[in-house]
Amino acid sequence: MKRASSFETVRKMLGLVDSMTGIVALACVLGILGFLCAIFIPVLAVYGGFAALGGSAFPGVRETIALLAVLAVLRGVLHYLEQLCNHYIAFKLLANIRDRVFSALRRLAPAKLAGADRGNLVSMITSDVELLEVFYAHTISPVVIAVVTSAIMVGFAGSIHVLFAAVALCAYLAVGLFVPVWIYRSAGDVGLEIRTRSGQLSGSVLGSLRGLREVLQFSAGDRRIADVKEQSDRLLVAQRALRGKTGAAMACTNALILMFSLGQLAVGAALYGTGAVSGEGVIVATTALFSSFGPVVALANLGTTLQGTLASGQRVIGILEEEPLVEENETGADIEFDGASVERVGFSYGGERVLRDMSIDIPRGRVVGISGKSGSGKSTLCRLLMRFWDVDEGRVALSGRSVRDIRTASLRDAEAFVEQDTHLFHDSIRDNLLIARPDATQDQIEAACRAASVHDFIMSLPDGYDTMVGELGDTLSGGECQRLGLARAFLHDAPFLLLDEPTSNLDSLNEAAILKSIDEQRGKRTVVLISHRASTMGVADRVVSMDSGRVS
Ligand SMILES: Nc1ncnc2c1ncn2[C@@H]1O[C@H](COP(=O)(O)OP(=O)(O)OP(=O)(O)O)[C@@H](O)[C@H]1O
Repeated sequence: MKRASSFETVRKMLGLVDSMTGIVALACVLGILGFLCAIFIPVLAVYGGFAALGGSAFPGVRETIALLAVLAVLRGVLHYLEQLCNHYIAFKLLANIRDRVFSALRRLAPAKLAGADRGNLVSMITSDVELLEVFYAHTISPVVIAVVTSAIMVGFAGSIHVLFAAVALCAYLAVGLFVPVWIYRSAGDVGLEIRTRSGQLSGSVLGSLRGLREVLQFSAGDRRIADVKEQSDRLLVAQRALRGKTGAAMACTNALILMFSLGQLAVGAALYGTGAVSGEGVIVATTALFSSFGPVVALANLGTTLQGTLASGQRVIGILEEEPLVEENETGADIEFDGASVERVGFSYGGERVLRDMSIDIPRGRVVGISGKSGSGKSTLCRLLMRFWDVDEGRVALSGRSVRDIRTASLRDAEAFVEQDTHLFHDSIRDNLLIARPDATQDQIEAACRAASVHDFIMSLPDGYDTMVGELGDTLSGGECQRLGLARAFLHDAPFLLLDEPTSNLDSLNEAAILKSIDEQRGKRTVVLISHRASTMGVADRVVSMDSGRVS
């Protein structure tokens, strides 16, 4: 996927917050007022102390105590409201970004996602998107709050003496700008590395889970564990490096705060010596500086978190901006299915040619068998008929119209494709079937399952149609999964059925039942039937043999 520069990434991430400018501004105003309350509590206490000693006319002791109480309550309320705004922004945006990511994945599927590292995708959808919360809730408004609050405090220090303003300005720049930039630079690509490594680790664990049977069969457990351990160690090294930087940033920040506060006191003492400021001015200026680092300290840690946040932002934006290989057609024609044709089609995945000059006529109501050696492009042909990919040359047509010109939803309604592997969701059998037709009645579900010769099996399960299918579908046998896939296709009730090796995992009894169902479709539905089995091909009206990408 594409990678944008950090600056570009921030610009694009800010672009996503456009619709929420009002509430972001409100969060900033609340944050600034909250911090000012917090800062002026000790400052006011100093004034009150001087008033009690009789050194200051304003404010009086009583007024000071009342004001302190008001500021304390206000501080709490403002902070709460600011957090409320920030979390509203963050969660609204996260929901919005998740929605965009899922839409993007839908647009990219399946052509751009074939072969994609699924663990990495999972990690992107979950932790990357979550990490963006840091950007929206803890980056945008803190930056604005730090800049404005610091500017106000520089002005306040300046109202006592310009040198106090100069020290305050240097202090804020050092803590809020130089420390984060230094850490950001010295952390290098650790943030990106952590994101990438954690994605790889998820991929590896997910791969091991998916291939659990193979791992056990070939006693590859130790190797897989060693592999996961190695990846996890590498991730740990990167995380440690980042923690080291975070620790350094904190130590540096605390040292700078103390140094500048003492500096302010020293400058005050010198000014007091020359009579330029009063004793009260010195204490107030020093207290104001010491208590006003809150907003810039919030930025000090950005140097370390920003790396990870930007890395996540880059990955998420990369997906959002990825161009699909096949553009969905939303405005094209709706079709009544009336046969399909493959006309002088040439196709390659990337560089490797799979089909050349291929033509097949699939008349309505017929069962067309497709045979050919492994890798000759039979499944590819079905994917082109589904328009999962677009052809390079020639044309694939349904009802005389190129599939490119047909509205994609209408095309998918007309077709039901049963691939070699049926994916079952971690859900009940009923819900797994309803995906093909959400409004189907129990009778329709059962009819589809009878046609796919799986009804009796389902009824033999403890909870019948409500039985839960295990994660990854591995509580069912290959043949059961395959028959459930077929039942889905029958339930979808599309006029054009594409069946890729529908009987490869079945015993001859179940094969015969399925073939009988396919035979019953003749005249009602059009079927493309891919199979290596001569017994299965017996049901076809016509068999097309494909070899090296050509019909023979
Ligand atoms: N997504 C993909 N990206 C790149 N190459 C692919 C992809 N899918 C399939 N291929 C390649 O295209 C060729 C044809 O694959 P296809 O699955 O269409 O063959 P097939 O005739 O259905 O094989 P089989 O009978 O083994 O299922 C193979 O060489 C395969 O490696």
